[in-house]
Amino acid sequence: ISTATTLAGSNFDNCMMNASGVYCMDSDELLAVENSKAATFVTKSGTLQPRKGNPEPRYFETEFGSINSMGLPNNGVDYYLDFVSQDQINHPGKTYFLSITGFNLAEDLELLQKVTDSDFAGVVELNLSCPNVPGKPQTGYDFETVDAILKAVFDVYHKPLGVKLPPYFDIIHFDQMAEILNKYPLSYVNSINSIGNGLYINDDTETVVIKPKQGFGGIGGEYVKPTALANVHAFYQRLNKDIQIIGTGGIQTGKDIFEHILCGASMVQVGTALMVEGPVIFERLTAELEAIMAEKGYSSIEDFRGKLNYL
Ligand SMILES: CC(C)(C)CCc1c(C(=O)O)[nH]c(=O)[nH]c1=O
Repeated sequence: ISTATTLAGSNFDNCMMNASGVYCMDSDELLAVENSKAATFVTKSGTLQPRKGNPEPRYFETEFGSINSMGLPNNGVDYYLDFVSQDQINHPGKTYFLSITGFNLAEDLELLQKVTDSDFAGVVELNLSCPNVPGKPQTGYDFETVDAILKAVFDVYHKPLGVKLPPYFDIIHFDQMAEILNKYPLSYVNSINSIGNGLYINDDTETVVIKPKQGFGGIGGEYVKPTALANVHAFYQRLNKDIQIIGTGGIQTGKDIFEHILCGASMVQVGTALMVEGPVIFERLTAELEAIMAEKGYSSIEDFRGKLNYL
């Protein structure tokens, strides 16, 4: 039995990794994921300059998941490029993911130029949940802007690149986004980012639990699995088959990974549960997924990937 996968032209000896933003802020965290059973890692979304992010508390775990308004704290793209370029030397042939996010198109292109000028030989993940011009929704919900960004990006960048997408909730939005995404030579789409602007309340103190944005924040964990699975499958149904899918959202067990793969995912990313359990989680997840595959008589994830049945 193998949980190996191929994504963005690279082979991975299993199909699981961290989600950007979790266990990927600095070299200690990235090395912890590197030295775990995860197949690879993705960095925290790097920006042109380092960022402190929002005031704390900015992350909170609840019974069914998490809420965060981190505000994009990160060490800057140069830090992550230096780290991964060195890591590639220590692990020749291994493929890593670098997440980036600009605050406008010019910044996205400047970030990609830095990647081009570096020794980075992995896969770029462009975070489209990034903020947009004031008065407009996040980029991932501004379809014309997504189209313009991808056109400009693929005019200048010709190495493996995927996009991290926010969740969509309307079938027409799946149709409209897929129509745009299918125009471009994307290696993959990664669905989903956190469900934006949720609110969690401490009933005893009658207070929100995070400081930024009057307590509003992105929701992750068990709360989001149905939405994550729907987004993975909706894009699997609609995208050219050469655009693969990374499934992110609500993964706590091997069963959750099995469901993401059944919906069409070629790789999965773990966020909230990784934050809770630490990188050792990848040992449990691997064992659980392999047990399910053995029980069902599958020897590889391609035996069941995308093969969700309808009634
Ligand atoms: C929400 C943004 C700050 C615009 C992007 C970074 C990000 C954050 C964050 O750094 O607050 N949290 C998430 O759950 N997803 C993200 O993509």
